[in-house]
Amino acid sequence: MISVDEALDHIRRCVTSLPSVRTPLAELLYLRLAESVASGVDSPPFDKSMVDGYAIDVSDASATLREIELVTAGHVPSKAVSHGHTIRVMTGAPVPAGASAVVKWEDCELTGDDVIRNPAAGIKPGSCILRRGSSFHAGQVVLEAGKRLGPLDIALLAEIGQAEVMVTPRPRVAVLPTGDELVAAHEPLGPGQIRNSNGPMLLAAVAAAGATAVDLGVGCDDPDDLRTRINQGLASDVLLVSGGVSAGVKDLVPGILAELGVEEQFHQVRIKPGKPLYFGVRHAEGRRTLVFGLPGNPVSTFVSYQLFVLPALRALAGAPFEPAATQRAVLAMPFEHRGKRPTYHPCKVNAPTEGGVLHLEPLNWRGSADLATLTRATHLAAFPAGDYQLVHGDAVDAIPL
Ligand SMILES: Nc1nc2c(c(=O)[nH]1)N[C@H]1C(S)=C(S)[C@@H](COP(=O)(O)OP(=O)(O)OC[C@H]3O[C@@H](n4cnc5c(N)ncnc54)[C@H](O)[C@@H]3O)O[C@H]1N2
Ligand code: MOO
Repeated sequence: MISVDEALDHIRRCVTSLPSVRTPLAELLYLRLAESVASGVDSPPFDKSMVDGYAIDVSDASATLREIELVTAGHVPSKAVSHGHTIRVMTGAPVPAGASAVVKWEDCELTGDDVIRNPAAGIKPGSCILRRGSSFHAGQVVLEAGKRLGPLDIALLAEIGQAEVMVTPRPRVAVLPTGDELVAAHEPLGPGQIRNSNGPMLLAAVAAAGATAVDLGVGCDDPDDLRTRINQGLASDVLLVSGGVSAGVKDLVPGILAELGVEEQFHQVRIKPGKPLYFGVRHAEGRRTLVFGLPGNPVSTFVSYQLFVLPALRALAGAPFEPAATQRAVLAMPFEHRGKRPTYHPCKVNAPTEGGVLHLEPLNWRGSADLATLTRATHLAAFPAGDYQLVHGDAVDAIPL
């Protein structure tokens, strides 16, 4: 059985970012840029007024100034500011030629129809003018390749007129929970049946990761049904099958994956929960599909997803391959660990956090099927394998959820 690190190394070797695709602004949220983007324009593209007021020449010593034009944003001045004259401008309007400053209208005094007292005294040249190119110049790189695009980046692309950019697309991730015992949330439970929680969990987790989820329905423990659905799933970048990967007579998944050309990379990892985890790759028609067989118990499915699937989804989407981030914490109470597998144990932050140190309380977790306890957890604490007793204040690494 391989270790968690060895399993991650196998996955890392099989993942490369998806080929980049030219994508319109409206579909860019949280995708990664596959190219650096240089602006084709200066920002702002013209000298513009920062206020509603009067454009003046500060060197003009006239006692009064006559307004000769009004320019609002989106329009251009047809005249220049000349001796004894001013042009009224609204915020965002281009500054007229001949003007060296703009003065807010509330700081000016009307002395007659369209005439103001010259407000130039004490006004510095350039006052209230946002100069062309003061943010950046044409030709300057404004967004670097690899950046994950948030709302502000999308705004910047719009500002520079970049309606489409090359990005790494969202991975398509097919989700297939399997098991004869599974019924949907809205259905009554018959004897021996259990509701399908892994399906909704994985579909939501995939969406939360910014990938596109493909719902393959629920597979029965029947070779023909599984073959059909798995085949469908192999058209995606990633196929997540839950259940049917351990040692039972109905654990048919690894055999069917092999039949369909999926090459097993590993099966079983030294970890609790999630030991029967399967990982394989299929290459066909120039496409590579990563296949994860997630152990059916809901907590095992979730922990395997967090530790092994998420880093792969991020790397497919253009990020560097990185294991789940951990935080250093201390135990808020004693904890006894037993067993030959490292355990990822649900814990919660025990407030208050003292001096920046995270205090974690291991929850009374009842094992791989105990989803309810996991919903109360803020972290998974990683306890190394072995039989030992930890005391209050002992250090532990934990993955935030
Ligand atoms: N002889 C052995 N038996 C088992 C081993 C082993 O090494 N040798 N490993 C155990 C471990 S650890 C786990 S975890 C489970 C995983 O088994 P499978 O991946 O084959 O999953 P199933 O047997 O199909 O289901 C396990 C459990 O989870 C429930 N389940 C399945 N799918 C869902 C779902 N979509 N939503 C909610 N619950 C689900 C299922 O009803 C079972 O109770 O194997 C151990 N056995
Ligand atoms: O590893 Mo299983 O996932 O213990 O329940």
